[in-house]
Amino acid sequence: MPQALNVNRLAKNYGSVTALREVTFTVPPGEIFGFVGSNGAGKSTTMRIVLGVLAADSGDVRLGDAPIGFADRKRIGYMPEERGLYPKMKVGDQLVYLARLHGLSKSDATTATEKWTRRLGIHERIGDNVNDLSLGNQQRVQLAAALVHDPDLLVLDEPFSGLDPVAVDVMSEVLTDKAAQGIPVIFSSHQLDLVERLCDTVGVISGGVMKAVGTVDDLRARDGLRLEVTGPDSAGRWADGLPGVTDVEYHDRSAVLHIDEGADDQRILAAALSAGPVHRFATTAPTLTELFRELV
Ligand SMILES: Nc1ncnc2c1ncn2[C@@H]1O[C@H](COP(=O)(O)OP(=O)(O)OP(=O)(O)O)[C@@H](O)[C@H]1O
Repeated sequence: MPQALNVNRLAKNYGSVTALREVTFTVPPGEIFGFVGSNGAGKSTTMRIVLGVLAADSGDVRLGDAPIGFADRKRIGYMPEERGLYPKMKVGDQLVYLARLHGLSKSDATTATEKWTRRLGIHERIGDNVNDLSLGNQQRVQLAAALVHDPDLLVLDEPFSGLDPVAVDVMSEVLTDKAAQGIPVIFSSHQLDLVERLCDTVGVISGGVMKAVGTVDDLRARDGLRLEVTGPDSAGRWADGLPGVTDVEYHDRSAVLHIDEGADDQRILAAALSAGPVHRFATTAPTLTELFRELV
């Protein structure tokens, strides 16, 4: 029975390098958690600690209320960043072998291998050695390896990197289906449009510190309201100092204003009109990419 993944105050140093400082987040059953951060932010380190391939200096990982143990970890489907397949082993043999390592019988392992190679579009390559496949197809095999034992938790380190658009769709569908079956899914990615589209919750990490955790709407609410005004010449910096305007990004013939909730939009409009004709005046929602840039 899948339980929530609780990551509590994880800290980790590699010698003098601090990789994680008190990283905390929860992934409830049935939710997809997108883990985002710049290179070296601490995503892989966190995932490796969840897996148990790396020990934390302090903090802990729990499934529900109980500390995660060896038997629980066998029920995780993991896709490591440094892909871990045997290059000279046939795709099918390899998946059966990995499923058996997770405790499946030979016939269940064979059935699961059939099912996942078909679902992931690599069934016709089942008799080929892994290193004869393209990198994208090797990645599909790697995903199959994370799924063949019907895991209770999915932990995927950059599963989308290097995939073509069709493979991205297949991967997205599989993650959404697994979450719909009630398991917690966590994946890291630098493709923030995908994270925004797929994830219930997002965690933004920078320099080993969780900068924000929440739905994309929560992050937007934290960020405040924005008003996009198109038309007036920006040269005169017409929005500077207006009451309720906390920040302004000027572009050539448009400006994005960060405003307080009680800001007087009619006064802002009047100020804009005094700088030139206004063609568009609308509140906007920042994308996850914009929120990420501001957070890190
Ligand atoms: N084995 C290691 N020995 C020393 N330092 C390490 C080791 N692994 C990671 N680090 C350091 O720990 C920090 C976190 O790295 P980590 O790989 O967790 O980041 P990441 O967010 O996964 O980055 P990326 O997006 O580039 O994969 C970085 O400063 C990195 O250089």
